[in-house]
Amino acid sequence: MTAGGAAAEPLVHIEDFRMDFGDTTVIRNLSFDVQAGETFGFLGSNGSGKTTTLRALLGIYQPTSGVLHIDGKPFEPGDGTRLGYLPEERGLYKKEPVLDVMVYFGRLKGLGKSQARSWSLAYLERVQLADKATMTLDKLSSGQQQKVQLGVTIMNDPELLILDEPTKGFDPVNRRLLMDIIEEHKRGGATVIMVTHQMEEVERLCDRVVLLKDGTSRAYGTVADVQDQFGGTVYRLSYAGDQVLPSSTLYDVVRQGGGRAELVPRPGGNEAAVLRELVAAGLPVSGFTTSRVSLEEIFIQVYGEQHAAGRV
Ligand SMILES: Nc1ncnc2c1ncn2[C@@H]1O[C@H](COP(=O)(O)OP(=O)(O)OP(=O)(O)O)[C@@H](O)[C@H]1O
Repeated sequence: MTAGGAAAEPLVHIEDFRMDFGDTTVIRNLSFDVQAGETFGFLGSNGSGKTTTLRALLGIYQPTSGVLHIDGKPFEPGDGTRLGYLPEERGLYKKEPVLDVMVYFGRLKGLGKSQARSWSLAYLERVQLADKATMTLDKLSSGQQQKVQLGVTIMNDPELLILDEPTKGFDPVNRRLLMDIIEEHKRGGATVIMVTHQMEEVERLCDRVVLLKDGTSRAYGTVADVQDQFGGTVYRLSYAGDQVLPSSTLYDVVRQGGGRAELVPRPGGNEAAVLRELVAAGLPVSGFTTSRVSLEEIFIQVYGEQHAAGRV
C-alpha cells in the first residue's frame, strides 16, 4: 500500500466515471478520492448509483468510461490491498453451520484453520451469537445472519473495508455494536468506505463524504465542508397552529408540521430577515433558534420533501 504523507496517492481514485446500462446513463462525471486511513461516507438516495460505483471499483462491472483505481491501479482480487467487501446483497451458505461457514471463508482469505476458528469463536461471542455457532445459517434471524456476514468481511483484518449498508436491518443496540467494531478498524488504520442512509452514523464516523444525486456528485468534502456548502446553519421554528409556511427566496423548508419547522437559509436569509418575513406573512412565531445544519437536513434538502416522511 502507498505510504502516508502529504504527497501520497489516494488509496481510491475515481475520475470522470460514467456508467451506462443500455441507453440509460446512471452515473456521469463522478470523481472523488479516498485517502488511506480515512472513513468515507458514500451517500445518496435510493437508485442514485452507490452500489453501481462500488461494483465498478471492484471490477464486478465494466465502467463505460473513466478511471477507477485502488492503490494506483484497477482492482484485481488477491493483488495488493487486503480488501473486505460487504456487498448490498447478502448471501452465505445457508444450509451450513455458522462456524463452518466462517472458518471456510477465513481459509479462503488466507487464515490457518485454527486461527480462523479461534477468531470466529471470539467474534461470535462478541456479537452475542456464541450459542448459534453450530446452527445452520438459515436458523438465524436476518440481523444475526448479517452479523455473521460482517464477521466474514472483517476477519482478514482488511486494509480497505467497503461496506454497503452495514447496519441495514439492525436494531439500535446492534447498530451501536457494529459501529463500535467498524470504529475499531478505523482506529487500527483501516480505510473504510461506507454506504449508509443513517446520517448520525456518518456524523459519528466519517471524515469525509460524497453525496450522489442522479448519478453525479452533489456535495463532496468533510462533513463540516458539506455543512458549510449548505449554508452551515438551520433555523428551528415553533409557531401556534399547523399552517404551511409561505415559500420564500430567503430559505428552503426542510421539514414542517405540528407547529414546528426547520429552514435552511438562502443567501440574504439572515435571522432577522427570515423572521420579519414570517411574521409579515401572519405566522404566529413563538420560538426561533439557530443551530448547525445536520447532514439529515442537508439530505432532505437535496433529495426533496418526499423523502422526509419515509426511509430513504
Ligand atoms: N445491472 C443493471 N442493469 C440495469 N440497470 C441497473 C443495473 N444495476 C443498477 N442499475 C440501475 O442503476 C441505478 C443505480 O442503482 P444502484 O443500485 O447503484 O443505486 P444505489 O444508490 O446503490 O441505491 P440503494 O440506496 O437503493 O441501494 C438504478 O436506477 C438501477 O436500476
